[in-house]
Amino acid sequence: MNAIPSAPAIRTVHVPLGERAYDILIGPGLIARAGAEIASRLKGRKAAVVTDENVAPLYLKAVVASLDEAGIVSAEVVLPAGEKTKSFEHLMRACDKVLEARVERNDYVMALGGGVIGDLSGFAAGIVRRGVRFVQVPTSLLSQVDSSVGGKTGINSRHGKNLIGVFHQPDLVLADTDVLNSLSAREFRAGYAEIAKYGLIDKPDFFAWLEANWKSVFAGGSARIEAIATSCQAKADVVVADERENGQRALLNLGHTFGHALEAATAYDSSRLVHGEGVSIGMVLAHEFSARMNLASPDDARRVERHLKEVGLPTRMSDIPGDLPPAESLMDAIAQDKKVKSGKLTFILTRGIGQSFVADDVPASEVISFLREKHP
Ligand SMILES: NC(=O)c1ccc[n+]([C@@H]2O[C@H](COP(=O)([O-])OP(=O)(O)OC[C@H]3O[C@@H](n4cnc5c(N)ncnc54)[C@H](O)[C@@H]3O)[C@@H](O)[C@H]2O)c1
Ligand SMILES: O=C(O)C(=O)C[C@@H](O)[C@H](O)[C@H](O)COP(=O)(O)O
Ligand SMILES: [Zn+2]
Repeated sequence: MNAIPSAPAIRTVHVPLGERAYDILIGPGLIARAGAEIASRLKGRKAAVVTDENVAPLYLKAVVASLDEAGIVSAEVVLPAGEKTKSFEHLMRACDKVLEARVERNDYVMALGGGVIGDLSGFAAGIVRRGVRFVQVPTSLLSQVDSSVGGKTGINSRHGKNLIGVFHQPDLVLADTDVLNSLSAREFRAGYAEIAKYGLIDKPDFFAWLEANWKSVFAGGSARIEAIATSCQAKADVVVADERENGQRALLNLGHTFGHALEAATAYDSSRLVHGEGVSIGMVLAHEFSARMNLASPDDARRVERHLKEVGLPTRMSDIPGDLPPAESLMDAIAQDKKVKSGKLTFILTRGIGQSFVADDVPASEVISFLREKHP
């Protein structure tokens, strides 16, 4: 095995989950070092690299070369890009390829791509041979700050978003920040929505920092790496305290109950709405709904909307191109949310910027009236 070349400035966030503990490495040049990093930490010498049709021409060759150099044999699975790939059809394809490549339990599936590839291939890793090892190489901003961390994996169902899946933690996350240079401006903004989410959950100072420094985060360099590392640390802290979402992990769902309903309402059509955009609109709705319930000041909702709008994110249902189904259909999607308990709705609401909380038993009548007001 080759020695690991000298490391550039790499940030490490450790996720202390006992026997499922792992590191998140963040910084430039990690794709070229992927094989060496993996070989020095994991036993397996075989990998199935799952990626999508946009990412493959950009980074697959470099990843395979780096694995090869470290003595790791790899097979490639290239799936179509976009949310519609989170389906049984593509899950079966990925599982089949992993088995065909004779990936054993100590070998691993590698996700090279955004959250779609991460969620789908993590699910495949969780169920093939009842669990093989899993390495995340997230390539979108959203996947670097959120989906590659925490072990939620899955696919969508005709009944709703992420309704089929398992918890399966990665063994290593390699977030190469250089690859963000090829991401579209729209996808970069979508990932930024999940960064802002951490400030809105319980880090008001981080939200204020983002308001002041977002242009530097978008420009790249140290502010961007700082925002990614802060986000990963924030997510790791929540996941370690409640790995399987029995309580406070649900805070990471801020904006998602509305957002997921909107994604389902647009039939997961990326030309109309992508996940981070749904979260942006959902976070504004969650703040407005909290104000309507007299829990927070309407000024907070206005402040959230001002910032998300400033960076170029959609903040209103009317920002979504095309028609949306009526409020009653959105309610049907909300009723399928995984946080529903004994038929009662759970929402992440807020008392102000950075003061989110898990609200069980939110009256459906209030939600439907609110949705009718917002989407007459
Ligand atoms: N598991 C979790 O905890 C978690 C958290 C947040 C989101 N998610 C899921 O993640 C998905 C959204 O992830 P996403 O926003 O990364 O979407 P995505 O995977 O569809 O990636 C966005 C687009 O960017 C392209 N792309 C990715 N990296 C690129 C790069 N470096 N250069 C050029 N193009 C690149 C992709 O091909 C795709 O077209 C949703 O399905 C969402 O439900 C999961
Ligand atoms: O990791 C979590 O927990 C999250 O809620 C992170 C979210 O950003 C992510 O979109 C997640 O997939 C939503 O989870 P779900 O359980 O509502 O499907
Ligand atoms: Zn999300």
